[in-house]
Amino acid sequence: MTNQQNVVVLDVISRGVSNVLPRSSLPVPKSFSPQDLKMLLMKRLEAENGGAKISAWVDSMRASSPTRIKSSTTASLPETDDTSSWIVHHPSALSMFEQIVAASKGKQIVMFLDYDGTLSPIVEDPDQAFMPKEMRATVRDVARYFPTAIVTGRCRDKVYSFVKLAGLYYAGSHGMDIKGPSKSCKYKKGNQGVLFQAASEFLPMIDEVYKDLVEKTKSIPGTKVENNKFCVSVHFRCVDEKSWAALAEQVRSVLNHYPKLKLTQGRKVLEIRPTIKWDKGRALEFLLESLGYANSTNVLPVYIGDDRSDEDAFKVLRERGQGFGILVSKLPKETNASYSLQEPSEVKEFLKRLVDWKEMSQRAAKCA
Ligand SMILES: O=P(O)(O)OC[C@H]1O[C@H](O[C@H]2O[C@H](CO)[C@@H](O)[C@H](O)[C@H]2O)[C@H](O)[C@@H](O)[C@@H]1O
Repeated sequence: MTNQQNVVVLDVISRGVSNVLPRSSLPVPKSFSPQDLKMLLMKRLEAENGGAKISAWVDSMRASSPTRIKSSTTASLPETDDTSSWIVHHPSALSMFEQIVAASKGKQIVMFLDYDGTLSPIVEDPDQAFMPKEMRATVRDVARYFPTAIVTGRCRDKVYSFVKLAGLYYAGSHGMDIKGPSKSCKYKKGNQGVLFQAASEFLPMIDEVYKDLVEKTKSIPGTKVENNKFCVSVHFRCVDEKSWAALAEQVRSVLNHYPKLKLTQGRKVLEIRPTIKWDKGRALEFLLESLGYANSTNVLPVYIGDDRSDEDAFKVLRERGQGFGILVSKLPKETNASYSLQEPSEVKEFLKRLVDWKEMSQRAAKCA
């Protein structure tokens, strides 16, 4: 049976029946009864739907490394015009630094940081995505002045083993696993010991799916399956593009047995997650509430991230009309973020400037 619920969340619309499962591959009985005919039609429909889905998945996998902006309003413009028009709408957070700090006047900045592609550069092996020392020192300084959370698709323990800073909030598994600072920190306003797991009942299911996926994809060279506790990542960064359809087919064959799971996509990664209404945006709201800023106007949340899952948080900030999203990207992309930064080194520069500005304004306040 195909499963209609776990339809992939993609920005690509299915192009129709794919060639992945050709019609000729379906058995045709020599003489057939009305029942045979019905069964044959059912099977054909099933195969065609599955094929269309795989085709859409592969399209989306290709689109996960865009080389140009995808927007109906600008699609016909030459690349350079795309870029300059995009920059006008999403200026660099470095060039807009003065405006950003001016907006924080009288407000508490709360900092939300994605991990991969934001604090650490994208690398081929997810287990080697270490955070540079200088970035760690900068994040430590940021957390001295502003409540700071790492919000990631990774398993919480895994990201902690990379970041290694005790004074931060950590929201792992796309925000489904949240924990407060393990050492005392000065933000006493809210609930410091916060621990929230939005999808705990999915733990055994995710474990099972992880094992199935490892087994089903082991014959596709370069595939890496990562257990992120409340979600699973299937990496295809090192898989030959010719095998992407085969990989998508294997993932689909597993997912078909789990109507309560859905598929989303990140940078060269397929992500399997519970269908619950929880994402990085909800995690941001939960953390603001835990910090005591639920309905406060005295807060300026700043969220920095590079991936599709970060858009959920950018969207929440837009809807609240509060704070800023900053997209880390070298290329123009459709985004709900207000500002942009090109790469992790610029993120570090932005965070450093924020710390310097805070130190200076505190010194100035003491002298006054
Ligand atoms: O929310 P994030 O912290 O950005 O996590 C999203 C995924 O990040 C990781 O994968 C990405 O980074 C890898 C290391 O640079 C790279 O090899 C991969 O291609 C990227 O997709 C992480 O491994 C995934 O589990 C996260 O879902």
